[in-house]
Amino acid sequence: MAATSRGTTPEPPDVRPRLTVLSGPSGVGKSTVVAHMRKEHPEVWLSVSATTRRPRPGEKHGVQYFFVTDEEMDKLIANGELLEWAEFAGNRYGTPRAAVLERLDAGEPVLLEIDLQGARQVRESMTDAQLVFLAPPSWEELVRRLTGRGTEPPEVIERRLDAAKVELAAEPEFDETLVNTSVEDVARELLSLMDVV
Ligand SMILES: Nc1nc2c(ncn2[C@@H]2O[C@H](COP(=O)(O)OP(=O)(O)O)[C@@H](O)[C@H]2O)c(=O)[nH]1
Ligand SMILES: Nc1ncnc2c1ncn2[C@@H]1O[C@H](COP(=O)(O)OP(=O)(O)O)[C@@H](O)[C@H]1O
Repeated sequence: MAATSRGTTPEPPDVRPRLTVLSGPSGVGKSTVVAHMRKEHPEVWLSVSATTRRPRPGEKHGVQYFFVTDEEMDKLIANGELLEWAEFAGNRYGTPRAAVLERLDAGEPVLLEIDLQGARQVRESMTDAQLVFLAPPSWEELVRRLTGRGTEPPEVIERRLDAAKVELAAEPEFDETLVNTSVEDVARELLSLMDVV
């Protein structure tokens, strides 16, 4: 059902989009899939997380992430400004709460691209959220993608592959699994799960 333009009429609850969470091991292709999806469907609102990780070449503050200091992250956490947060491979990452709630209230499809620990926290705090796991076609292909991306030194890749083993084992906790063989196919399936197409 399409939303009406009558500003004073509240939307019936069954058309309010569910929050969707996309998780999966580092290097599986989450950013690639999301970028592809949003090129054709910019109406999907992607939360921009805060992180203490350093920007990669080409990453911009406020676009891929809000790049913050340890002290700034401490404050965000202490002030309850994050919907969820986690430490991943030596850095902290968190979802600013207010923007997510605003967009959901406005009836927009909202996507979080976050790690397993964050997905578990969202499951606790927003019980109607839909949790989607992005899986690699094989372990070898995951290693190939993470190494081939060329953005991390070998010791960081090792940490991320250790985390990947834990994340792959948690796949049954998710509502849906999509295997990232084809970016186009996965992007379409994700749009369909989000009721965008
Ligand atoms: N819990 C949580 N995880 C996040 C958040 N933002 C990003 N992540 C996750 O942190 C992990 C590392 O992200 P990043 O350093 O950008 O590396 P990449 O995902 O491998 O490109 C990934 O699993 C992201 O999904 C967040 O706000 N909260
Ligand atoms: N379906 C796919 N087939 C082949 N390579 C892919 C596919 N999806 C992503 N990649 C490549 O894998 C690497 C990691 O993708 P990325 O989107 O950065 O992963 P993530 O955000 O999950 O860490 C990138 O070099 C990307 O171009």
